[in-house]
Amino acid sequence: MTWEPGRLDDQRHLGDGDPGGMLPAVAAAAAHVRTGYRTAVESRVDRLAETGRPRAIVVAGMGGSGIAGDIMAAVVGNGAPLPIITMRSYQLPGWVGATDLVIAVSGSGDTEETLAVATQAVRRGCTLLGVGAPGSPLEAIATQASAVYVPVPVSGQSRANVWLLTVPLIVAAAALRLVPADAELFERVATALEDMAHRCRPASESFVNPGKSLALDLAESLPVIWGSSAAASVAAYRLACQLNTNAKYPAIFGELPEAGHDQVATFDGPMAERDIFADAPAHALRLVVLRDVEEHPQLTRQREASLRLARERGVPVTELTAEGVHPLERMASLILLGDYASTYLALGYAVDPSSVSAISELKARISQ
Ligand SMILES: O=P(O)(O)OC[C@H]1O[C@@H](O)[C@@H](O)[C@@H](O)[C@@H]1O
Repeated sequence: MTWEPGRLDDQRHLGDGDPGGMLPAVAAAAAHVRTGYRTAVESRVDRLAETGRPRAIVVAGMGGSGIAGDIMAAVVGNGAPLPIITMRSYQLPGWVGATDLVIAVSGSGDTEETLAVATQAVRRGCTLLGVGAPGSPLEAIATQASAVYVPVPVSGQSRANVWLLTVPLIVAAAALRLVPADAELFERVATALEDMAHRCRPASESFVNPGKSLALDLAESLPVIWGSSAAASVAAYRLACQLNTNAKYPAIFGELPEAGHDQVATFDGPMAERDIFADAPAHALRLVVLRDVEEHPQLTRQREASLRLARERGVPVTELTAEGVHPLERMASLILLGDYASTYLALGYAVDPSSVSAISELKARISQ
């Protein structure tokens, strides 16, 4: 698997090297926002408001589905009048009970961790909201419990359907008056995604294409990816996961201010010294900072100081700024840029961005 940047501008390779159609799936982000909104409204997600606000919201989901909970929490923001947590495992915490809302998200509707949590939620008398494939085991659990279910038309990998899986959660948050989000906002987000998709389209060449440029930055490095606000950190985490799953590439996720108390120390370590790996410069760190227009003033100082620190030590840096007014718009533009970059990185290494054979093998081994 060698890195060949020329592959990014070879239209034939971008088609043949992507047999699962990850690039077209990524380009469908705007359509997914619109369909996710319509499906949530048609499924009467607003019924959640009938019993009043829950004490807490627990979102259960794995991989490309679980990120929906992180996006929801970041959109509602720090002023949230209730805790919103994302759970990525088999068991609901002991404190979750009948006054809480559990949202189970699964693109396939058939992920064992998520199904286990949905079943526990029903047993404990929690309000349940399900989001996932139509006709799935998750839908059966929700229907049996007379819970609201949003049957989103997911096709392919959940990570390529992130907006179909996320928008119903934002509609739920709006119904519970946790954040203002109406049809006009979702249309604005869709338009912003269309604009980013146009700039990152395969036919646009590397020197003007932000998705390809980011892939060029990331190639042959070990990316350390930080966010400088809650919203930017969700996009940073998503980018790290997309690099893992699309490009089969390692990445280290961090969040300011915490990363300034531990990961920053790696700027002085062996991975930051390019020449100790003279034969394999691929091991060198690259700091990628995703920033938001809304940052705590101390985080702005930390971000700027960390970038200076990295540059002074010869650690290459990439800084990306979120665009948009609403936090959902800002996260969406950064996430889509990262989705493109991770797919282009895969294609530059001639790696199939859709296949995840190690994940499938692991699932098969634990099901035996
Ligand atoms: O998203 P669902 O279908 O619940 O699956 C959960 C996750 O499983 C993983 O093994 C991967 O396949 C992820 O892309 C996926 O998101």
